[in-house]
Amino acid sequence: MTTVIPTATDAIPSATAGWSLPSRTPAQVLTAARRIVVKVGSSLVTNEGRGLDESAIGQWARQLGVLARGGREVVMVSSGAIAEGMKRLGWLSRPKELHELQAAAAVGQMGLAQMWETKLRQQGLGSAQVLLTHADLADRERYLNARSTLLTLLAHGVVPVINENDTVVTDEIKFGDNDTLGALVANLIEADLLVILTDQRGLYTADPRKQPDAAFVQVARAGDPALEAMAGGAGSRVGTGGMITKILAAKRAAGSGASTVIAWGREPDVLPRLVAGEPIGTCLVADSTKQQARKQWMADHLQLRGAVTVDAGAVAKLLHEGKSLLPIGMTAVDGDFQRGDVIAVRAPDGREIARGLANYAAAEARLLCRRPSSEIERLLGYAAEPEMIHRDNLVVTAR
Ligand SMILES: Nc1ncnc2c1ncn2[C@@H]1O[C@H](COP(=O)(O)OP(=O)(O)O)[C@@H](O)[C@H]1O
Ligand SMILES: N[C@@H](CCC(=O)OP(=O)(O)O)C(=O)O
Repeated sequence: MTTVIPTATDAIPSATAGWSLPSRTPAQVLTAARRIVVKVGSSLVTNEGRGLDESAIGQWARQLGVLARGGREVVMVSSGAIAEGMKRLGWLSRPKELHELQAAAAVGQMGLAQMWETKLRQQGLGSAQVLLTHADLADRERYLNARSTLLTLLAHGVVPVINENDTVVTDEIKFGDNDTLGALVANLIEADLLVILTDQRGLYTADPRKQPDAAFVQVARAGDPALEAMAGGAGSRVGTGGMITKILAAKRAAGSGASTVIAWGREPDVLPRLVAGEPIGTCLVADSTKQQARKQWMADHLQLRGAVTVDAGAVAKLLHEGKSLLPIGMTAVDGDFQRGDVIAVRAPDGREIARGLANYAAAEARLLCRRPSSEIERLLGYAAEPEMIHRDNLVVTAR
């Protein structure tokens, strides 16, 4: 193993270095994390391109097992398909042509998925391969479908192992790096924490490969612009994004209330120690909580595509019990919205009480008014979800 852990200067106080401290401490954020996305980079997964690092993958799988048995939901975003594919194809340098990169990814992904499956199974964990493209998350309907699938896997105790669907993406739709993909997945499933495991201890005030005396950043506010100036590009032969994509991923994850830790992937027991509250690596704390972030997101969607009116019973369930909106409580549907659009929920007197993402289009919702969820399949010919708006996708706007 050639990874060098730089002996950079110890952490320096943020006040003197120009970045601000967050309102919550890393320990508070880490111990409260229930749903966690862990991203591990190509250089670690493939031992800097030498081939899948079986023992390292085994170690992370073991740690995921500890987290899962402790009641945490875990999602793995694993890079390494292209690096492993190159190794299997005997290519010594990274090809420039997109179709060659895609071919390498197709070859490498086989081994990557197989290795994760084997190692997670040894921990008694089921696993599922999920390959995503940007288009899957940009399209509202596919976004909701991807979300439902991932949440269903988590509900069944299965660990989704995610990578970009490299073989079908084109330049325009590429996430480009799995740090961004990790953040988008954190947004998608409203994770509490994104852990980015890499070949450095975390963020330094400059790339430690170039400036060995750079200082270590222990904690900062996710999205603080001062961080972007410190972060450089990839350091290893096989990594793609470098530190800048990790900093931007933390900013993006914070958009849905998830904090981010950037840590060395070979730190012993890094994951269990983190969730026990130990401040390992760089902790980039999100300013707002998940609920605040969701509210903000809904508030930003000023253009409501429609509305449903609900009866007094449903008003009480939404306002006082934090429940989902079921079709049986709906009395009328206005507008022409699609699945995934933000719609208003109105009380019988017409007052808006909540907003949320519709699971069914307006035409379907009209058929579902006052009907029990058990009839959805008979009425529509299929059933996406039993709720019209799931409580996770709903914010109360009036009390
Ligand atoms: N400010 C910085 N602090 C730490 N690492 C940095 C910084 N700027 C650039 N880097 C580089 O980013 C690299 C990690 O990113 P990358 O090579 O893409 O890894 P991964 O495969 O884990 O995503 C480090 O090896 C380091 O050389
Ligand atoms: N989807 C690509 C990963 C690209 C990538 O972001 O790599 P890295 O910067 O090492 O996380 C692969 O599996 O090779």
